[in-house]
Amino acid sequence: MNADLSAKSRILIMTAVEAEREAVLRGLQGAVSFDVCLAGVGPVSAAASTASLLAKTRYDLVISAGIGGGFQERAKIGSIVIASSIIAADLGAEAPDHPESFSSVDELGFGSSIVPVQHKLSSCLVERISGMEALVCYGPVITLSTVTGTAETASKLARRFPGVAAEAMEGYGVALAAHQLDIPVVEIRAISNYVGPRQRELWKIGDALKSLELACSKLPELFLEVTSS
Ligand SMILES: O=C(O)c1cccc(C(=O)CC[C@H]2O[C@@H](n3cnc4c(=O)[nH]cnc43)[C@H](O)[C@@H]2O)c1
Repeated sequence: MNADLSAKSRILIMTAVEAEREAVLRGLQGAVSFDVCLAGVGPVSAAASTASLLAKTRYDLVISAGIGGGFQERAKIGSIVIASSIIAADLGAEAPDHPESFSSVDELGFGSSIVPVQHKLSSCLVERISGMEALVCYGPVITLSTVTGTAETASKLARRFPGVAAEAMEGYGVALAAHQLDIPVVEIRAISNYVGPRQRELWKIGDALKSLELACSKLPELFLEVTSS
């Protein structure tokens, strides 16, 4: 596998909040090639924080990691989603005449709402995690500034993004900052809740943080394998 990483490579992992950062650090167990930093909540904060870090330090891979909402048919609570693409789901315009009532920035001609991921690393990570205690799914992950809170919005999103596995609030921001500097990107989401009617009291944050730790425990050996092959 050649992911253009070497033993000297540095990896930046961005999480929204401190509890996620701590879970990632527990998983990494002191591995030296990784920096884990706070992005803040939402794509704007995430893009600004990531761009500012990338302006100061050279990184070879950027990972957006944290908890997220799972689409019921694709990702169960406590499972892990590795993004196959990172999509800004609410970047565009409401469009009453459009079949989905929404035109993306792509359709409007203002850029791309999709950031590609480093597929080889992402799929190797899926392989590493599968067979462990947690379930893992490889699928599109959408980024929104507003957490979905109704069944209607969840259905609309599932229709607009076939196969969508998870939603969160930072992936696209982190990914765009990295992509603009040609740095490859991976997104890891551990599922704390289902996308749909808002029931914050049912979020299983503790379970999701354990899964996030588990997923991140695979990163040092994956990184070693990549750099020694
Ligand atoms: O309250 C806590 O202890 C706690 C610990 C860790 C993380 C949190 C968060 O609330 C993190 C917010 C973060 O989570 C993502 N997220 C989670 N579920 C969803 C969702 O259904 N839709 C969108 N985003 C979701 C998101 O990336 C937030 O930044 C609390």
